[in-house]
Amino acid sequence: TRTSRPQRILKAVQRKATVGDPQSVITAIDHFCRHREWAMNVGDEKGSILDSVVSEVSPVTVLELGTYCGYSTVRIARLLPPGACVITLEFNPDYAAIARQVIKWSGLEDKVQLVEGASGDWIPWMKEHFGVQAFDLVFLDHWKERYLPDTKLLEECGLIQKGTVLLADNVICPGTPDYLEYVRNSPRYNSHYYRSHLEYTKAEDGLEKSVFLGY
Ligand SMILES: O=C(NC/C=C/[C@H]1O[C@@H](n2cnc3cncnc32)[C@H](O)[C@@H]1O)c1cc([N+](=O)[O-])cc(O)c1O
Ligand SMILES: [Mg+2]
Repeated sequence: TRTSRPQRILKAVQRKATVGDPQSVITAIDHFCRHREWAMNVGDEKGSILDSVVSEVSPVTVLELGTYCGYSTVRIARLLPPGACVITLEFNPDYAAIARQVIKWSGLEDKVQLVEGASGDWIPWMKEHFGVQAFDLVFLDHWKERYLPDTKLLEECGLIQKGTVLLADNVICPGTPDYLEYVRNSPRYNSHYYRSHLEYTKAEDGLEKSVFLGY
């Protein structure tokens, strides 16, 4: 049978990127997705905004929801100082297997903890299993109807504390209306919309950054 798109993305990385060079991995995926096959990576334009938020927050512990091929995992991990790490959740075993290889090719495996499983199942175990007190940054890029329930679950589990930054992809396209309404109307979040474009296209999309103000 034909290879899968994630397998073709990994092949593009192995052909075009240099082992141990995260930027070359990012460039290889963006080139493949812009000129060969579109894929739902956050991409270079929104990726630059992601980079600026990671640099601004300089997080010690990051949670990423929805690894897919590991493109944004590599973007985030490459900016983390020694001792900081990103825990990324992915429930599709095929995608997780590809992402592990992409992360390994970039040489960032020491800064990444890829957990195979569903966010709803794993979030309640984060403190116990990973010794996480609270996340400094959460990047939401998984199923769009999971953004709100998982945010509420993170709050209930005490994994979002004063100063935690939530950064959500696709708040316009495909759109996350219930999540957006929640963070924009809640007195406990300070929200800002970074207008951009859907990866590799001219359609509007953007990232929503929401800072938790505490209870
Ligand atoms: O649908 C989109 N993203 C969904 C991403 C889903 C990814 O997160 C995982 N996942 C899902 N719930 C999970 C729960 N727990 C763990 N992994 C999970 C899925 O196995 C997949 O790897 C999307 C779509 C477009 N688009 O233009 O159509 C553009 C984008 O940027 C997108 O992010
Ligand atoms: Mg996305």
